[in-house]
Amino acid sequence: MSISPELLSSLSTIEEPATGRALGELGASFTLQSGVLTAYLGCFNRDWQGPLTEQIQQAGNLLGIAIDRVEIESSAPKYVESESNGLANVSAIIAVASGKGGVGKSATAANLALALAFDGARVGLVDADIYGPSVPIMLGAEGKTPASDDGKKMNPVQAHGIYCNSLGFIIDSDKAAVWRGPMASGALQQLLNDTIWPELDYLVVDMPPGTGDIQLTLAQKVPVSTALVVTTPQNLALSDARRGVDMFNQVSIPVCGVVENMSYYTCDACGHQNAIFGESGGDALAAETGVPVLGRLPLDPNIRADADAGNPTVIKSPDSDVANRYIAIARKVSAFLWSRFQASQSAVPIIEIE
Ligand SMILES: Nc1ncnc2c1ncn2[C@@H]1O[C@H](COP(=O)(O)OP(=O)(O)OP(=O)(O)O)[C@@H](O)[C@H]1O
Repeated sequence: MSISPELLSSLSTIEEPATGRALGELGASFTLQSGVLTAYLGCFNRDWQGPLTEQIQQAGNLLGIAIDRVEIESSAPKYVESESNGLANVSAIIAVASGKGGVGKSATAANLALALAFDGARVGLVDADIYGPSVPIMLGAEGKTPASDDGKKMNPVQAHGIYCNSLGFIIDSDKAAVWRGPMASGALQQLLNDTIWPELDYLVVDMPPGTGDIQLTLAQKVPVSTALVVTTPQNLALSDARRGVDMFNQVSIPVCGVVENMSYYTCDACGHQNAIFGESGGDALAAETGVPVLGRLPLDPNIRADADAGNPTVIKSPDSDVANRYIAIARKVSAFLWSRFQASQSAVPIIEIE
């Protein structure tokens, strides 16, 4: 049985929570067969499935249409061109960048990748931080080597349900530290293109810190779908983050948002929150650049300890406040990519030929 226009228009008005946009506007589609209504979405959000199912059932009830079961199927919109060398199986690439080193970019990239996977997405993580690859340690995969059947292409290493590759698996990181720009950029391209990626919704790329030539070249050579900039809230870091946003603007890569890391510290003894590095820095940056703050993470010794132990907080303590913050950020990135894709599709002018 095909879906009635009344039911379709009612379902199209349901709002996606992260963007507040209607499913119809976002390009969701629905089928109804033998009482099973399937909703096809372009974003992932495990917690929304229950409320969405209820809304769909209600829409059916109001119209007297029997819906015995609701199924929700999500897949990321296909941003990466299928002819992209080595990346044909990847739908969207998310670059995690920072204006300067040590702000928590890698910890954010790893937890973001795991949060996307927690919601049901198929995820890969590439460690492009060639000067200090930390993904192998953070995923508890140190000492593993990507297997190769033909001596040319590598199978990614699997950890915590995601696929990853890092120069840290392949070379001595002390050697990488003295590479010149073109070598570093060549190495990343090889890492991306010579890995046999399975079908992935998202490939998260942990970029090298900074906004110099290397980063610019990488941003241009990799078909990045969106970038996320990680910063700490103090002024100096923020001005670097601003340069990060500018860099992506220069190469026309949309920045989905800023993550303010080490935003505050909660005192163990009294629970008081102290904004050690200053307050509202991310908001000021957002106001200036038009790029929203997607979330704030506390300075929390567990984030470091979990990452060092190879069990990032999203895995180690999935119910914690910190894990929920990463998951909320992941949902915003996922919804951004869906919404942006739909906008870019509708922006294509329709040319009528007489
Ligand atoms: N919010 C946080 N609270 C406590 N520790 C954190 C937090 N975020 C990151 N860390 C820790 O701080 C250290 C630096 O973080 P990370 O390696 O993610 O930074 P980075 O920006 O990727 O650094 P680099 O540019 O050197 O690669 C790590 O030990 C990490 O576990």
